[in-house]
Amino acid sequence: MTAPPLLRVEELSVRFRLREMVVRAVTDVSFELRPGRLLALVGESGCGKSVLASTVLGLLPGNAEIRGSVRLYGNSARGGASSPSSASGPPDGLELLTASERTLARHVRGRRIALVPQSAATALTPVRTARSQLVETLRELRPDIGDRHREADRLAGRVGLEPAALDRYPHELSGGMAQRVVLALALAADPDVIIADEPTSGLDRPLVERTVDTLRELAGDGRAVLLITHDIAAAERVATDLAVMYASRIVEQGPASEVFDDPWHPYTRGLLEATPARGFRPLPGHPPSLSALPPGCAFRPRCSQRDTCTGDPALVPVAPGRALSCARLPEEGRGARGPLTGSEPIGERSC
Ligand SMILES: Nc1ncnc2c1ncn2[C@@H]1O[C@H](COP(=O)(O)OP(=O)(O)OP(=O)(O)O)[C@@H](O)[C@H]1O
Repeated sequence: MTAPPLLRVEELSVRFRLREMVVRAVTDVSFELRPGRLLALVGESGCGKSVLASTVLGLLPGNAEIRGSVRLYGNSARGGASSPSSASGPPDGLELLTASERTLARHVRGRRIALVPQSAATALTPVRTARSQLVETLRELRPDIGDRHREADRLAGRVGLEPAALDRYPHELSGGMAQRVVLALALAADPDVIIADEPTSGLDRPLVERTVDTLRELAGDGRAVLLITHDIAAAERVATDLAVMYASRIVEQGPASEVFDDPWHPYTRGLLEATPARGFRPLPGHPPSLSALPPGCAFRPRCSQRDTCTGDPALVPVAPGRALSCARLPEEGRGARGPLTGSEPIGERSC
């Protein structure tokens, strides 16, 4: 049986109004994060992945205009003091987009939803040891804990770090160790949802794999994880679900193994073919500026099917658990499924 979602994002759009332009950073994005699952959100630089994460956490600047819904639900699978349905907390199904800053700060950020930021090195305070930062975070988020040093050691162990490493200053930590400290900080309040925004940038392959494996384990503990990454191989290694973002929209979504085995959107195919494991063929062209998005499908100028395509890019379900934003739907999507290559027949979507 599928567990109910911890986070439900519906029809989310974000734009930034600047003096001379409007940047459409996120357009009509919908997805759910469920306990035990790791959703990887992949896409080229600048497509809106980080803005999406900041929106969920209520961290956007004042010039952002937001539409849609982001709701946070309790985790009946894990229970826990930080459940939003607990007597002192906000209601189950809390709408994060309209929640007050006080509610977000007291009940959500770091407590229910933790962020693992892009750069571990800059996330840590340089003049204090990792332990002192972890103990202070525990004091703030878990005042009930008596022996914070012991809890800090436990958290270090949970993320694969020798407790002795906590006594180092950030400049004495390797990139991988710093990343682990940041993960331990994210776990301090035992959050139900973890958003990891490019947590592996700058790490070598073994450390990338260790880091994403840890995230997968954390999902396995009954949390929901959103992994934002450029690293398709890392996503393929650990994701249970995949969302592919292009020019502010999710263009393909579904169970990770299905999308990796049989990508339907021409952009997804291009992204996968650009990986070393699948031929290393770079995707031609560049994404459009989010301040000058073309009408209709933003991928069209780069798409091999552009000469025969006329459709609009709304994301629609095309098979159980799978959704696609492409007016040219693979024949396989209508019923019988099979491997798709770029040259196979495609048909107009009927919706
Ligand atoms: N405060 C802001 N004001 C105006 N535009 C912004 C603001 N923040 C982000 N943007 C724009 O929103 C778009 C999406 O940015 P975002 O950082 O989400 O991309 P990304 O997919 O996470 O890229 P990367 O993978 O390189 O981090 C970019 O065009 C960016 O310049």
